[in-house]
Amino acid sequence: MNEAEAQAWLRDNFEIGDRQWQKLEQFLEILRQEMAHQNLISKASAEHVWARHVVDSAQLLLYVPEQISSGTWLDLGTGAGFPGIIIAILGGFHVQMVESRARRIAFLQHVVDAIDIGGQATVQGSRLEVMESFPVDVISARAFAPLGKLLSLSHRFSTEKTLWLLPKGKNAVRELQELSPRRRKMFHVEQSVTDAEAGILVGTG
Ligand SMILES: C[S@@+](CC[C@H](N)C(=O)[O-])C[C@H]1O[C@@H](n2cnc3c(N)ncnc32)[C@H](O)[C@@H]1O
Repeated sequence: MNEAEAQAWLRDNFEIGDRQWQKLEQFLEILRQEMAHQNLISKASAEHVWARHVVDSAQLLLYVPEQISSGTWLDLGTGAGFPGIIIAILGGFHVQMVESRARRIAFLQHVVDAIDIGGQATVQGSRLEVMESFPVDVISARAFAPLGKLLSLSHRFSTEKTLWLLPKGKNAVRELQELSPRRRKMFHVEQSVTDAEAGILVGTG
């Protein structure tokens, strides 16, 4: 998928208003500028940011059932803003973005303020381990931690209805197989639209 195809894919799959599109572009411009000061995404992927990061994040919304499409979403290790910022712009959720590194926290807060998404997104600037538990509708984590560790750290935010959306790249199936049978049966694997070899673990519980 090239950059033009990525933008076309977004327009085909979501109803994106002018204001939302503007926010996406503003966010990417702030990200590009910040890349001079901190290493937020790889230099190679920066040239394909719509395909490698925006579509890769936005596709998670395709797995959200209608009935929870305006709930609370916890994004673990949001880093450069993926998927948290994209979900906040395109989805109807309130997104809590957890990030522990000070410069990334400042970057995320600047993005939230600059593109005016404070009503849809909050930056939780701390380690996940020290956050108080609260129940959420959706948990996402992209390049955050190996699956077993990820679940151990975050299951206290889940209920039996929580939807898990975990882009796991080429390791999706292997990481799933390493889970205990009880946890394994929570998930199935969906193919990523940005990379046929990459999997997204979609689960409930
Ligand atoms: C590899 S980056 C991925 C960033 C983003 N999700 C993406 O896909 O581009 C992982 C991020 O998780 C953050 N992180 C790692 N462990 C954390 C923890 N225990 N609590 C909060 N944030 C954490 C790191 O600071 C880093 O920004």
